[in-house]
Amino acid sequence: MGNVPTTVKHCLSYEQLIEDYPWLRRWLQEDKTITGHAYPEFVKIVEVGPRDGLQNEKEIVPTGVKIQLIDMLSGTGLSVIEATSFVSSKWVPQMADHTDVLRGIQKASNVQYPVLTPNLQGFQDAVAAGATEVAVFGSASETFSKKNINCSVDESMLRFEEVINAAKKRQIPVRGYVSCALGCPHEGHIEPSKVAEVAKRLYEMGCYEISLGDTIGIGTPGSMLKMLQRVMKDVPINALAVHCHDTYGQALPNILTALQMGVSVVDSAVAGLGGCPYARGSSGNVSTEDVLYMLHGMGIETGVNIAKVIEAGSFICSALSRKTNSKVAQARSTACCDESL
Ligand SMILES: CC(C)(COP(=O)([O-])OP(=O)([O-])OC[C@H]1O[C@@H](n2cnc3c(N)ncnc32)[C@H](O)[C@@H]1OP(=O)([O-])[O-])[C@@H](O)C(=O)NCCC(=O)NCCSC(=O)C[C@@](C)(O)CC(=O)[O-]
Repeated sequence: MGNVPTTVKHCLSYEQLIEDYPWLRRWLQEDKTITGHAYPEFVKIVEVGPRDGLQNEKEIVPTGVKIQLIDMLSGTGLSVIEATSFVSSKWVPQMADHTDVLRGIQKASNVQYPVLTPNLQGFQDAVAAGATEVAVFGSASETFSKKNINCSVDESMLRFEEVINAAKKRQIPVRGYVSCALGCPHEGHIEPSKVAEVAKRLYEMGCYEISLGDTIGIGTPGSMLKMLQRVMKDVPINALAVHCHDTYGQALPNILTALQMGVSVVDSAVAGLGGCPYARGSSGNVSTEDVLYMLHGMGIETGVNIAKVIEAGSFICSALSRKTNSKVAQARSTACCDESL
């Protein structure tokens, strides 16, 4: 087949085609396609604004503002709002009021409010404050792991195992993060096999969902595709989420690529707030408003009211004296807004 183009070679082998492009299985079998790709009918949004969005703010945001933001978000239809993190206040002073935030919010019965817990101490404090879901956060990069949580990847797994075992006893669900899934601020390129290894370890330990973080927003649809292809060999696609930062303006195309691969859980932050304190140069998360606009425009349901999210974004931006990073919210505030929002 020396002169046969690669695409034709693939067509000669259906099995090879499916092996190389796993999302095609659904496309070929279900015929629910947009421009040739199968997309999920429903996408769960994990709102990380109150935690990832605010953790990097230099000025301490008043606890009452954080509570009001979460309460506003609770009325938007979001089913998951990451509320805060039980980390050391010496490391991340902005999250020092975790207990007051978690106790102060009006918890809606149809919303989960997970919190970050890097170790058993964080888990115990979180439970004492009323947490009913937690998240552990590991990394595919050794250097980032040391800078972020002061331990190696292997050591972090031991800590997470303690958290997960304690959580299992209380029937508390645990989500897992893998940072630097598309690149590290210190090590640069990260092999997809390393991402897969860490994701698999977290999944096998008992995390019900693994969020793959493009911590510094450096990925492209090309690297997202390769990384997901590798991770999907070890972790079922319905247990994967993507967590994109928008540093290079690639977050939406990266999310679209993940949706084409079958991912149906997307992390995002209201108003595109955010950045990791231990990832210099990382910019905000992809904005929830922009993700919703794209998904709803594709006919994908989320159960979230975009206008109410824009209201919450406007509230937090005025509290922070800041312009929103959401393109949709910016457009909405001009004369040429889309009245259908
Ligand atoms: C993990 C630690 C605590 C280790 O910090 P450490 O200093 O190595 O901890 P240690 O066990 O050696 O203890 C030292 C002191 O910290 C205290 N301590 C120990 N644990 C806790 C705790 N849970 N809460 C409060 N205090 C704690 C402990 O009690 C002790 O206090 P002392 O005796 O000195 O007074 C620290 O490195 C830390 O807090 N790091 C914070 C990292 C962080 O929050 N990073 C941002 C979130 S990750 C992220 O944004 C990425 C993500 C998830 O969004 C996905 C993506 O974008 O890729």
